[in-house]
Amino acid sequence: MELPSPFSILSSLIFVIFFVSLLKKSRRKSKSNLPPGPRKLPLIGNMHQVAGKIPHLVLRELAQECGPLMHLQLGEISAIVISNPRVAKEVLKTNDLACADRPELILTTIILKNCRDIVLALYGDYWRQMRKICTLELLSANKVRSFRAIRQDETWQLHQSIRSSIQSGSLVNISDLVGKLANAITCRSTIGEKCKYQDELVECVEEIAHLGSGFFMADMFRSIKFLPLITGMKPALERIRRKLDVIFDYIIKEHEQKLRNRKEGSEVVAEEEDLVDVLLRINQTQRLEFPISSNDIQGLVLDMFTAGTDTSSAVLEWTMSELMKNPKVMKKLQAEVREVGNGKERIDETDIPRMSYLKLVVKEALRLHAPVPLLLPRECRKECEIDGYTIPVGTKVIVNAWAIGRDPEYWPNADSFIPERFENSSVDYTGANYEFIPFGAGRRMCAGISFGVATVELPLAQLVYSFDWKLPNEMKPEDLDMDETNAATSKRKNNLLLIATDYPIRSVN
Ligand code: HEM
Repeated sequence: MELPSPFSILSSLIFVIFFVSLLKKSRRKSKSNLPPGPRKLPLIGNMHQVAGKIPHLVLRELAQECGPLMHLQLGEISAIVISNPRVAKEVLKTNDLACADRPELILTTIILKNCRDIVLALYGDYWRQMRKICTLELLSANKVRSFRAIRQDETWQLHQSIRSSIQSGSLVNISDLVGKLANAITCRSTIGEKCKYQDELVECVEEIAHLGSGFFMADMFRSIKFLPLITGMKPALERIRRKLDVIFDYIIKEHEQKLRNRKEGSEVVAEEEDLVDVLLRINQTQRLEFPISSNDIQGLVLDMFTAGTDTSSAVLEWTMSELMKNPKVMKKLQAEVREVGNGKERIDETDIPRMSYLKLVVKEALRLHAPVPLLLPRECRKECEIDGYTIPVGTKVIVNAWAIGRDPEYWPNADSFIPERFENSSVDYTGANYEFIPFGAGRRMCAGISFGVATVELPLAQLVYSFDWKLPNEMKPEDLDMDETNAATSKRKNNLLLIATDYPIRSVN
């Protein structure tokens, strides 16, 4: 009798393993009770419906057909998408703990290879410790207040740039200016007054924000190990990683030197401490369960930049766009700010609490233009029941905060910019009202709300206080485009270019 060759034994074995795993998969499938979703193609699932499109827009369209809780297969990633406040509450409140992880991305594995952060960290003891440090120290109300002088100074520099545009007769590029403002405020608050690598760091952060959307092919087929290489994602991320090593080596050494130079026992002046100083001090003076290494400081600083700059500048950009489209709202806002400012040259942050309409305007802009339209993705760490469906461990959870903010069942005239809708209403963005979640909700909600809102309110007040604004080329308000970029942060596709004129500031009383 002829014995089978090793090759035929091996191929039979592979066939058996393949068959058994298919059988297992189909058994698992037949038991699964996943929500409905659009029809899936073999292998790619629903990727063709999302690829190349603006995710929050296309996901809302799909949800209109499939329902507020739908299942998508994005290559190898099984995901659920939540598109209304009722289901959002089930995820972010009832099942908050079960859905508190973040999915691992190619970006995380390369950029955060040697360090830990908060934004993308898995739920666990380290994340809990760092979140506590954020709440009590880094991003506490006191710490945010201590950066007031930085915000006022940068707002005044913004004012000066606009004045020089007026003098040279050129258009004001609002998009560009508010981007620079948010970067400068974050840079000075986080790593200090003068950092010789500021521009390089901002560049790296922009690339990271782009590659971190999670909608890249390499992230959807994690088992194909060579994909990140042939798509160019891995080399791009490794290049950024190398640049960051040089930048952070300099930043940390400079801060450690500053800490050593401080006289022992001398009191810490909050206004003089940037966030890296705070982290080094905490590490030195408190007995932390998980000491923060200088590598971890990289992760945290990157968080502040990626989470805090584009988001705040996007709110400013969209708010100014909406004000240009809604001249009556602009007039009402200017009247309020000019009354409170009452003839002085600069708006002070202490004036802001008296500007109640300004606060409504910012809220309305956040409702219509959630800067992180799909929040940050979560991942199911424990099987859970949502809206009667069983969501398995490992499922990616996407909450369409943008669609929720425009849900016509909850918001009359949902697509119109009407700040008055928030007047005498207790609805707020602090995570208790699931129809309005631009900062998310639950355990993983934004840790920098006060920082973000402070970065928006003062510059906005100064912009509408000192200047009157017009669209260029006799453009009518209704003709201003509101097209968006295809990125994790929703920004204008086209820069907002405006004509500014000096407003003759005078005392109202
Ligand atoms: C208007 C500006 C901002 C908006 C709209 C915003 C929005 C968000 C959103 C939607 C999330 C994810 C929430 C979730 O997954 O449920 C988030 C997370 C986060 N944000 Fe913000 N953010 C802003 C400004 C900032 C600033 C200025 C900082 C810090 C300087 C910051 C720090 C963080 C951190 C650390 C997280 C991660 C929280 C965690 O995973 O535990 N954010 N932000």
